[in-house]
Amino acid sequence: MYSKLQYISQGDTIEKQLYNIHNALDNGCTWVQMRFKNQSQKDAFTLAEAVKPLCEKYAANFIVNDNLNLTKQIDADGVHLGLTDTKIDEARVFLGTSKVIGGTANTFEDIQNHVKNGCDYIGLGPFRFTATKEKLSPILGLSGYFEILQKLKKNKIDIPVYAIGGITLRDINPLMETGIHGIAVSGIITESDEKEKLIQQLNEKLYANIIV
Ligand SMILES: Cc1ncc(COP(=O)(O)OP(=O)(O)O)c(N)n1
Ligand SMILES: Cc1ncsc1CCOP(=O)(O)O
Ligand SMILES: [Mg+2]
Repeated sequence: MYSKLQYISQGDTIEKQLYNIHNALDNGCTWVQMRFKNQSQKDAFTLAEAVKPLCEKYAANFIVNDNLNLTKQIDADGVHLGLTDTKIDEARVFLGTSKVIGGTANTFEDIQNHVKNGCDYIGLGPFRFTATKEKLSPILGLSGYFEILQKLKKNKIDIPVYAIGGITLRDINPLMETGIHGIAVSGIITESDEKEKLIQQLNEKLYANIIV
């Protein structure tokens, strides 16, 4: 089963991205989504080529944001696709069944479609406003998660759902109570001066009440 914490990278240069990803891994993250927006193919490739062995060293899952070709080219573990990116069913045909495909959702219907099309996990959001991403979909808030997760349960749709968008430590307990599987975060980890402590606290809350 996938880790309950996914780190989404930040940085407008290869160096900043690598610094942030290395730090997240070094402080306990086991799942990285490389999100390097508006870059040349060459730079995205250079970064991905460096991130791949780094993630291997830390035994972390490595997925690429948006870029299907790059995912295949560097043999990453998978890709995350948004509602306006390549369609999930096309991506599945292109990547095959061994790769993880995550899909963004803002509604119950988005999730239904993603499941039908062979998606492996859902990034459901935004939970609240965040400056990390432009052009946000409508904000869901806790009540939005509650309603959508209830509908999933009622319709017997079983797929790991990750909450995303402006999430902080104190949001985890109420969010987990709605039935989500985990969270995808960028800002809180990137900006933290105490990453090890923060990641430990995030994981403690995410894995509370789970008997291993
Ligand atoms: C885990 C996760 N969930 C949602 C998103 C957002 O994807 P998208 O809507 O395609 O936006 P960009 O990240 O591409 O700007 C995500 N990246 N990860
Ligand atoms: C990529 C993305 N999609 C919806 S919100 C978001 C950004 C999440 O980052 P943060 O945790 O900094 O709000
Ligand atoms: Mg996208």
